[in-house]
Amino acid sequence: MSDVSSKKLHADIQACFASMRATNPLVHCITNYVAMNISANVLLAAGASPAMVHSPEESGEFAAIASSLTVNIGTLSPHWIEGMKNAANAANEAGKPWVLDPVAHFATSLRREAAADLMALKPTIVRGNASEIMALAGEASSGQGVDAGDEVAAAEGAARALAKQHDCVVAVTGEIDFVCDANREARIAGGSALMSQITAMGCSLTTLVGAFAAVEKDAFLATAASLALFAEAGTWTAQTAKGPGSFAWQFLDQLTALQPEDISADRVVA
Ligand SMILES: Nc1ncnc2c1ncn2[C@@H]1O[C@H](COP(=O)(O)OP(=O)(O)OP(=O)(O)O)[C@@H](O)[C@H]1O
Ligand SMILES: Cc1ncsc1CCO
Ligand SMILES: [Mg+2]
Repeated sequence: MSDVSSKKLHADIQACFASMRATNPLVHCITNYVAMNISANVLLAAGASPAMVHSPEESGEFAAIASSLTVNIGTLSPHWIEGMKNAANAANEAGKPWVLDPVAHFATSLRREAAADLMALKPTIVRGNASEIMALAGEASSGQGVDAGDEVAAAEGAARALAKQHDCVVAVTGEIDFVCDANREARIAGGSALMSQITAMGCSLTTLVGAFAAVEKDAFLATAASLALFAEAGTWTAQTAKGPGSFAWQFLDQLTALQPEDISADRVVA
């Protein structure tokens, strides 16, 4: 990315954060049992309104009301899959953006099929770790359950291929995050290795991507902005946290305290 475009992306990220905070979007989350609490707290701290609504009897109706939808397959059962599909179809019909987090989709046939069916419903954005994104593109990967076993750099080709094939934005997270659509790409730096030691940090980031996508039509920018906010909050939290326990609550405090102008230009790297 050239200096000019990095500068512009950085300015756009700050504006996007300001707009998300000012709007307080309602984010419909269908996420896993592990991630529900931290995701709701992350959304509140960042300036959005979370609602966890997964039942197929109401998920479609709710998706039509919410500003965006996020779907995470972390703890899966057939009843939940039905709720996810109803919500994704309703979001599509209502023209609302939706985000897919294909947690450990390579691990079992139930997950593989659910992820493939959800991809066919055309998510606006897909966010996963390197192993999940590589496997989604049909590449060999070394994921162990929900944890990544591959580097982000190894997943860049897979992300580009998925973005083109499914006409969506793809984000791969890890030490330096990568985001792309069919024509653009960016890398976002910052955060801390402690973030991979706290369960559901990635899942909660996925719900934050939904918050930004609710207010920003350019899904590439919305995704880059959410990655940058997480990276900024993680960078500051790492200066005071003593381990994963204190990191988790101090991270929420940092998310709340950060202002748009605090997102550093160092987050956007070439
Ligand atoms: N080594 C690292 N250095 C800096 N930031 C990191 C590192 N590892 C992960 N992160 C950050 O942690 C957040 C979660 O990303 P990660 O790739 O760990 O998600 P995940 O594997 O899907 O997590 P989970 O499934 O537990 O929710 C992202 O903001 C990412 O940038
Ligand atoms: C630990 C775990 N198991 C299923 S989902 C989840 C949260 C992190 O992806
Ligand atoms: Mg994950």
